[in-house]
Amino acid sequence: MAVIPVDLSGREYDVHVGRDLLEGAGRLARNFIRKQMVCVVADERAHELHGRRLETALMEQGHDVAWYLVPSGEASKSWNGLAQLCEWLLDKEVERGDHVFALGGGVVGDLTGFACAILKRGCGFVQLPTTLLAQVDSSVGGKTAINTRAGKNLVGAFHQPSLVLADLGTLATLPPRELRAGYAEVLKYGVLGDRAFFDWLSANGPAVLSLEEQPLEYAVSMSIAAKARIVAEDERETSGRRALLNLGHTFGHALEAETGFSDRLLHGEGVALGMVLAARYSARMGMIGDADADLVAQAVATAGLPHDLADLALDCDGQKLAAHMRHDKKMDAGTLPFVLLEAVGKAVLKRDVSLDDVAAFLDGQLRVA
Ligand SMILES: NC(=O)c1ccc[n+]([C@@H]2O[C@H](COP(=O)([O-])OP(=O)(O)OC[C@H]3O[C@@H](n4cnc5c(N)ncnc54)[C@H](O)[C@@H]3O)[C@@H](O)[C@H]2O)c1
Ligand SMILES: O=C(O)C(=O)C[C@@H](O)[C@H](O)[C@H](O)COP(=O)(O)O
Ligand SMILES: [Zn+2]
Repeated sequence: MAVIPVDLSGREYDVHVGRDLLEGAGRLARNFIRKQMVCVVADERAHELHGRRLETALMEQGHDVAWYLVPSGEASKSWNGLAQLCEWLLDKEVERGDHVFALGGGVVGDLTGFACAILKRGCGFVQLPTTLLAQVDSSVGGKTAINTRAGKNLVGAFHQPSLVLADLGTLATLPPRELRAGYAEVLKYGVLGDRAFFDWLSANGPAVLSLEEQPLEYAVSMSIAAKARIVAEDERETSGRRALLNLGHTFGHALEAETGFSDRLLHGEGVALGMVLAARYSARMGMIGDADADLVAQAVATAGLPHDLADLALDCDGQKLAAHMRHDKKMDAGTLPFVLLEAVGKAVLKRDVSLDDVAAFLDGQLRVA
């Protein structure tokens, strides 16, 4: 059991990591419940598997639960999904001082967080992440958003939760593919800023993916602590520090867009492949050697994650992927800074990258003739 503080003056909160936290939710979250009825927005599958535990815990503290179920999948992070959720929260008479609970993965967390950011110009929310990805990444740091026709997370807000309860027991029901996708974001923390953690994962990754108690808790806590540190330094991604958490995402989001935000490529899978591409592009720029890029690719491949762009068999060229990248939120006065590597364990933001060169690089990776 660990409690990791996110140290944001005026908006500080704790992230609890451990077992049976859903059973303890009524007690742990008592400061954030003011009424008899607690509104819980839940991923359909997370509700089916873990909803009863949460409901029992809240009922033990004398509360009733109003459930709002969100269909599983990235498509729920949409204008339509947002509108329906906001109307429901308004029907439930949620006030600014109330907290809405989000039970599920990053989709439900991002959607609920954004709805809470705009509902009556802002109400509170509590994150109850049930995927590895959501526990190590999306539930922490306050990025909330929906996807739009133009791309990933393009309408959203920074809105911090008041509490995060990452119950490791919920991960036992996660399909292996989703577990691996979440592991990509774990690996990201090592690649971007912590060579010792990267090396630890090289040795202990299989134990983490097998949900062995201690390695799992260590990996989740290390990831959250890394994210909490960066978020506390640069909450709104203005100094360039937080942008490092975007390692692999400029490539990854373009691939998610090109595959239609579908099951063909999960977010974590796009990040995994994106990290390999960022490493290979860093090597092309002479920032790291090919051996270091291979090391990143090998770590991704060993986890059973996609590591070769050609394997996706996309029907597009590098320019098409670069066109998706022009919607990236890091875009600054017409140029797109890229998160690249100076070493495995040291990411930097490079502002002098030519998108045409990236497109040519991607042609090579796609094996476009
Ligand atoms: N806000 C951020 O900082 C941030 C960070 C990383 C990713 N994200 C976003 O998070 C989303 C991806 O999140 P995700 O990977 O959690 O996906 P997800 O929310 O789609 O969940 C993945 C799948 O797991 C199922 N599921 C959830 N909990 C389960 C459980 N305990 N057992 C069995 N099945 C369960 C869901 O029904 C879904 O099918 C993307 O939209 C991504 O953009 C946001
Ligand atoms: O918290 C952050 O900052 C991140 O970049 C974490 C990412 O893993 C996450 O996918 C995030 O939503 C991407 O941010 P975006 O600003 O590129 O949408
Ligand atoms: Zn991500």
